[in-house]
Amino acid sequence: MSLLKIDNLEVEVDGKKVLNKLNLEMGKGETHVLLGPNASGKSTLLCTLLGFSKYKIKAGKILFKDEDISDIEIEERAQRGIAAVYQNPPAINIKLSKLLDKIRKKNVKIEGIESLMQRNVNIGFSGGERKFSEVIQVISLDPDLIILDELDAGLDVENLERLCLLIKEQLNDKTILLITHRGKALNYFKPDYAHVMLDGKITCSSKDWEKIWRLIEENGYEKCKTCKLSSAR
Ligand SMILES: Nc1ncnc2c1ncn2[C@@H]1O[C@H](COP(=O)(O)OP(=O)(O)OP(=O)(O)O)[C@@H](O)[C@H]1O
Repeated sequence: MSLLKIDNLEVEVDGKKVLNKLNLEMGKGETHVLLGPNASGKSTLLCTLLGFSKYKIKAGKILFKDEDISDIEIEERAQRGIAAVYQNPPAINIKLSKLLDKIRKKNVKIEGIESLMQRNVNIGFSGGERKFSEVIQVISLDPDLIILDELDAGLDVENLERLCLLIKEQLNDKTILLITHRGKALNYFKPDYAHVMLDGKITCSSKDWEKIWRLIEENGYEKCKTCKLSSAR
């Protein structure tokens, strides 16, 4: 059963068409990775799924749990179970511990970040601290679909491993869309499907994420335009 189904989605941002006839289907409990060059539209897809008003759906639809959420407000989408770890999360004038008290549906404790709990969210946090703060919020929200936007950016090797293992342990049964430019996180997540996005649409999807990643590392994204690896679900 699919949790998320995106059909022929076309999205404009400030008058510019960024997503163009994009299709994506994610089954419940699956992990998918979205790969693609800079400016291909990955973050635009994330913002569209979350429901930011600037991202205007011009055609197509987004089905979540079999319901069309294309016209639903951002807060309602979060209520229905969509959450994200952002690449550049905003600073918020509230202590992390207080924020967790407000949103908590599920208890989670991460060793070694106790001092962060007493600080205002993302104010003066290091890149790594920000990621841990974001992930603890997402786990606390207990969503069904989690989008991890460049989870690995700004994390050292040990903290990337710590964070990936924490997500695997706490969000094991969830549906995860991982957006990344690096291979390291893929080894921890071992996605069920890999997708390549070029010019606002998904041009290649395969279960063989290792092969897709190897081809991208060897040839860059140019080769993806003519690659025959793609297989329909
Ligand atoms: N508000 C905006 N106005 C005009 N163009 C925009 C706007 N927001 C995004 N774009 C354009 O949409 C395209 C896709 O941007 P997006 O951030 O989604 O790419 P991305 O794949 O996430 O890139 P990266 O890997 O560099 O993070 C880019 O060309 C970007 O300049």
